[in-house]
Amino acid sequence: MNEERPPDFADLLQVIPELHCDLRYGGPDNFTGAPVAGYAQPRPWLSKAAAQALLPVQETLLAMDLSLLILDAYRPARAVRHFLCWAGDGVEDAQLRQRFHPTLAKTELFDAGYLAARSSHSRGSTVDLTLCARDAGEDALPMGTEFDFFGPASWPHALGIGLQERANRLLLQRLMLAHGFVQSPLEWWHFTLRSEPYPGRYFDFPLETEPAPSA
Ligand SMILES: C[C@@H](N)C(=O)N[C@H](C)C(=O)O
Ligand SMILES: [Zn+2]
Repeated sequence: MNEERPPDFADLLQVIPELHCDLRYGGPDNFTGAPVAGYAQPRPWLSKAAAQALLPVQETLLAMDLSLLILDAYRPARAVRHFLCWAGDGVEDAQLRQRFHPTLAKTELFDAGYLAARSSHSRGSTVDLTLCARDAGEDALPMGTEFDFFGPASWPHALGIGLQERANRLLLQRLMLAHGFVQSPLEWWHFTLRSEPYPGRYFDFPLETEPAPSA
């Protein structure tokens, strides 16, 4: 039987105005090349505390005609197990490797820290996100690498990316840090709420939409 979603989780699309979302693990456009377990009905769930902390970030961005673009939020533990199986399946797809982790074999991604065997995403207060124009659909602002590029160019303060890309990273970082998040030292897109409500819990409820209220 599936674990219940705690009542103090919120669907970001319901609480954050004009939010853009492109939950990559729900389809094939991600580093595994396939939809990920637990993402059959992808929705951006987070603890209400993390959702509330994102609100002023979005309000500041909207005033600049920008928006947050959510790439991943709460991640069920079964998705993390899926990543572990993928990394250990003995098959290396050359195109996916070239695109997402050219300098590391997929078997090395956990030890290198780009993937976690117990992910903070499963605690419900970690989010992968970037910036886009307010009315831009899902076209992200340039950040110097794409989401889930596993290499030094994705470290938040990497040198060797363009000025505009650095400015975009800094804007995202400054807003998120100012509103209570800490950033991964390896991934410019990955932020965790400092005062997360479930620091020791790793949830495994699958993503799904809220059932329609009965008439
Ligand atoms: C896979 C990537 N988006 C990510 O979130 N990596 C961290 C380390 C994680 O798996 O928790
Ligand atoms: Zn992440």
